[in-house]
Amino acid sequence: MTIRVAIAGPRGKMGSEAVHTVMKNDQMELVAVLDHREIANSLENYTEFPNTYHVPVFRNLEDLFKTSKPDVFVDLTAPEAVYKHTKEALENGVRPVIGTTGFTDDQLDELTELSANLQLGAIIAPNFAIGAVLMMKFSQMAAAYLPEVEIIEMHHDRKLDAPSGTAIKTAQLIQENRRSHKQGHPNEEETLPGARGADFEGLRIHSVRLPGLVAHQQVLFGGEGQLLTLRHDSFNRSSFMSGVKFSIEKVMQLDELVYGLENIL
Ligand SMILES: NC(=O)C1=CN([C@@H]2O[C@H](COP(=O)(O)OP(=O)(O)OC[C@H]3O[C@@H](n4cnc5c(N)ncnc54)[C@H](O)[C@@H]3O)[C@@H](O)[C@H]2O)C=CC1
Ligand SMILES: O=C(O)C1=N[C@H](C(=O)O)C[C@H](O)C1
Repeated sequence: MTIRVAIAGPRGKMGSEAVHTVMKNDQMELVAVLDHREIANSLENYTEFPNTYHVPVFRNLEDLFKTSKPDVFVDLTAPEAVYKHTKEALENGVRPVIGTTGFTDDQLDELTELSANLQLGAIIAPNFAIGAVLMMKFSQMAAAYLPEVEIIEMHHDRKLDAPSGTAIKTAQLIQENRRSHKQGHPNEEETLPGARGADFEGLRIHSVRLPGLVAHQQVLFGGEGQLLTLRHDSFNRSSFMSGVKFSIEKVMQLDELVYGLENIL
């Protein structure tokens, strides 16, 4: 069976990679894309894509769903748009595969409930790269033995959300194996606000933003006389594409929302 796919954010750094990934896959058909500015009526009219990409471009998601009837909706847009898009997909019977980060806990809970009520599969993956998923799982394992942890995530300077979705997911997984406690000196004071990073139940997350970076994270575990460092680097966006392909296939078999690829790999 061919999977009918729609992609939101087709001209972005991730979205354009995802367009090529789906177009190259003969088990998938790219039936539509959602864009929100400088709209053309077909992908072939955008300079980024070859003139063989006859894929309709929509500005309105409801219209896209009604006209193109996708099975799966892939979102690679922006934090401000993603919750609404995901909800709309579920309400239209379309399975979301979401790479966009920046959900609140309440939004995740609400979408999980909606997906369960509709018995419709959904995947929200803070990181599609297998190496990053392994880094998160290894971090969770290590936290049981080395509970003093700090996360340093490093991204390109066009990133809108901080900390990254990956850093938040890593912290959540670590907290399943570590009791919440304040780290550092009990009397420590920040003489410059923010110097100790964001506080996630006592675990500190530091966000670096610099041109030249793509997506990188270090998880540092300190112990008596020792330091364990787990590090993952994405050097380009193709590192995420096997996870995008896997998720499009996998979501067709699910009847609930899965948050994080570690739950289904
Ligand atoms: N889960 C994962 O493995 C990964 C997730 N990401 C996330 O994916 C998202 C996109 O990242 P990039 O491609 O680097 O960003 P980008 O800024 O290069 O691309 C975003 C695209 O979405 C479009 N867009 C924004 N709002 C929209 C809306 N309301 N409707 C339709 N299109 C809209 C923009 O015009 C742009 O073309 C970010 O949230 C980022 O954190 C990025 C890399 C990997
Ligand atoms: O914005 C990005 O680039 C990335 N976003 C995701 C995140 O917030 O974790 C995944 C990856 O780190 C790249």
